[in-house]
Amino acid sequence: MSDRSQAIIGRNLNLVYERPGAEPVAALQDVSFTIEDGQFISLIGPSGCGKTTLLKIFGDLLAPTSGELTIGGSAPSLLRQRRVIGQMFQDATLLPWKTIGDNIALLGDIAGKKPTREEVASLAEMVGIGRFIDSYPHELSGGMRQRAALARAYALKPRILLMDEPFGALDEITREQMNDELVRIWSGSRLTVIFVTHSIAEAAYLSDRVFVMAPRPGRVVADVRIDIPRERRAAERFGAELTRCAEEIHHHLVTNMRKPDDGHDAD
Ligand SMILES: Nc1ncnc2c1ncn2[C@@H]1O[C@H](COP(=O)(O)OP(=O)(O)OP(=O)(O)O)[C@@H](O)[C@H]1O
Repeated sequence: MSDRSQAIIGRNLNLVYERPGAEPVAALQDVSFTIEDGQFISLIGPSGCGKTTLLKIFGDLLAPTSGELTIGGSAPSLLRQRRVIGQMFQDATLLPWKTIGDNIALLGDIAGKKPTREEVASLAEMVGIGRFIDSYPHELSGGMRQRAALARAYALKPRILLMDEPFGALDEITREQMNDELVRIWSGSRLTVIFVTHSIAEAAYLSDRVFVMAPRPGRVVADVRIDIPRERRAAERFGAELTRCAEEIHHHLVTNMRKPDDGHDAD
């Protein structure tokens, strides 16, 4: 398998959660896609539509009940062993007793890709927190902690980055700044990114493609292509083209929100 070719193919992915004494939950039903190497994909949809479940399948934290996911022709478990999948969550989950520099180095250390002091410094610079390398997490704002989490994920030198609402807890302006930072950093590396968000504007601004998902059963109802040149500037966020894409995403979300006879209560 070439390290350069990491197309992700999902074929008829189904995932059913079984719980004793409870109705099985069809968290994902017949989800199929091909994601080209280096694409930025967002998953958007209402609560309970299976976004996190799908992300966990990408990260080999869950196996589908049926169907198959391959990354560059291999099962995700192999990729996980090779440590080419990085992850970032809504909470930065930094270790409070370690400095920012040591936190950035942490996963690389564990994965046997121990970054040098210079590499850590350069990662911290890359995400704009070079001055805080010897600070502790409590000394940083939420946005800066997420920058450290991004640097920590990059220290693994991943080919695929899984991001579960990484900026969901930030205020709107900080979130926009983080979006711009992510675009800048991602443009220099072109990893494949799978990004879960509840924000239509964020999904449109960041992505090559937006998978719109709907619940009960969880499924992908639209694959919206954002065919706008990658050199997107912050000022274009509210421009006509991105607004049109946002409207298309919104349309798919609203029309697939709920079927009248779905027989389930809201979450
Ligand atoms: N461990 C579990 N056991 C049983 N049901 C689960 C489990 N995890 C998730 N579910 C159910 O599966 C469905 C999909 O959940 P999932 O967390 O993937 O959705 P989501 O789109 O990420 O939601 P949110 O936006 O709220 O995070 C939901 O109905 C949820 O209640």
